[in-house]
Parts: sequence; structure tokens; C-alpha cells
Amino acid sequence: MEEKIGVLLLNLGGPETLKDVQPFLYNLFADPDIIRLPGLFKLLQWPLAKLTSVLRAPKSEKGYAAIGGGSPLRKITDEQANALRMALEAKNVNVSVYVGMRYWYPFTEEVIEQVDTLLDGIKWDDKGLAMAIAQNVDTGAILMQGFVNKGALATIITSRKATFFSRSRATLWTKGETSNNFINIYDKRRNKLCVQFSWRGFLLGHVRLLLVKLLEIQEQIGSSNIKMSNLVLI
Ligand SMILES: C=CC1=C(C)c2cc3[nH]c(cc4nc(cc5[nH]c(cc1n2)c(C)c5CCC(=O)O)C(CCC(=O)O)=C4C)c(C)c3C=C
Ligand SMILES: [Fe+2]
Repeated sequence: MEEKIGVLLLNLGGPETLKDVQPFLYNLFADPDIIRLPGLFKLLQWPLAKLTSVLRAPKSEKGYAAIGGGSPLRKITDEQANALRMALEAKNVNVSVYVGMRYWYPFTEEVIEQVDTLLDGIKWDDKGLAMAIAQNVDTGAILMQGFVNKGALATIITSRKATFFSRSRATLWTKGETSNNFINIYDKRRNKLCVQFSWRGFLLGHVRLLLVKLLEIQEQIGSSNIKMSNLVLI
């Protein structure tokens, strides 16, 4: 059996939007490795983390607003992961590279869980690719059709943005990286947008499966929660 190597790049994470700043600071201050209180004062760790994060958030938000509205840490770390993945693939190393963060998304624990299950369940073609179609959950309209490799899929999981593998340029590209018109992927934990993955090689064999998937999604999150902007990546 071919050896498979997984590389997990660990970083701390940073708030991606201004709304993330206070909960991010809470995660940071609640960690005794960052702020350690002696003896019984330990019991105050969480209330103090809450208080200081709320007090500090407005000033930090101003700082983040000045640099584009969020931390660049995740983008930089994702880019490092992609560069590493491509460099190892160029050396014919069968590798999957992931990013996990300690204080913000993608949280390390989640990444480990999701990535394993998903990547192993996909039938990759002989070039390591699978067809991916982004579809509006509500209207059924196909928005985007492309190919993904393991790297693109890992990026989708960690960045929550539809990312494809460009066969002509042999690189990953995230839809919207120049236009800012991203296809966002649902994250149950934040209850934001809707996503379901299912991967098959052929578009035609897909339609029925897709309908089944849609029904499943509606059952899972309740049709009232599905907005026009909700997308499904199949
Ligand atoms: C009491 C204040 C703070 C301590 C102590 C502190 C220690 C500490 N922080 C990191 C890593 C990060 N901190 C980040 C942002 C950040 N940290 C604080 C405060 C303390 N950090 C604030 C208020 C903020 C928000 C930004 C700001 O307002 O200045 C980040 C995120 C960086 C990003 O890209 O957004 C990281 C990462 C460590 C490792 C550490 C002690 C070892
Ligand atoms: Fe800090």
C-alpha cells in the first residue's frame, strides 16, 4: 500500500471579521498558557477572560478595521499550506497538508476529525481529481463547476470558501479571490451558510443524489433556516 503522509500546520489564529474579535480574545485570555492565575484565582479565569475581552474588543476592532477588517493570519497560513503541498507533490510525495488553529477557526480538533473522514470517502480519479459542483440550495441552479484535488478540498474545509484546482495552471484557486465574490460554505457551529459535500465523478449521475442531499439538509437544519445565499457544494 502506498504510504500516505499528513502534515498539520499549527498556528494560533486571529479574528477574521470584526464580529470575531471579542470571542477570539475570550478564547485567548481563557487559556492558562497565555494568562496564568495563581492558586484559587484560577477560578476567575473565565469571568476575567469574558470581562477583559469585552473591555478590550473595541480598541482591537479599530486596529483590525485599519488592516482590512480582520487578521491576515489564516490567509497567510493557508498560503503556506498550499505552497508546502505543491512543493511536496512536485517531489512526488503523497501528502495532505492541513491547517489547525488554537484560538480561532479552523480549530485543530475539528480539522483532524473532518479531514480524515472526508478525504478517505472520496473516489479520486487517476490524476487525484474529483469533479465539484457548487449549487444554490434553494434554486438548484448550478453556479460553478470545477475540479478539486485533496489540497483544494482541505482548503475548502479550513477556509470555508469554495476552492478549485485549476488544471490549466496546476494551482489551487479560490472563487472570489480577486472579485471578493466568494462561495461560502456552511459552518454548523456558526450557523451561517449552508454546505453539504458529496463528491461523484459524473454530473448526470448527480441530480438525483443532489435532491436526496437537499432533503437531508432541509431536515437537518430546518427549511426556514435556508436562505437564498445558501449554497451546496456537491
Ligand atoms: C493581556 C494581554 C495579552 C497577552 C498577555 C497576550 C499574550 C499572547 N498573545 C499571543 C498571540 C496572539 N495574540 C493576538 C492578538 C491579541 N492579543 C492581545 C492581548 C494579549 N496577548 C490582544 C488585545 C490582541 C488583539 C489584537 C490587538 O488588539 O492588539 C493574536 C492574533 C494576531 C492576529 O493575527 O490577529 C495572536 C496570535 C500569544 C502567543 C501570547 C503569549 C504567549
Ligand atoms: Fe496576544
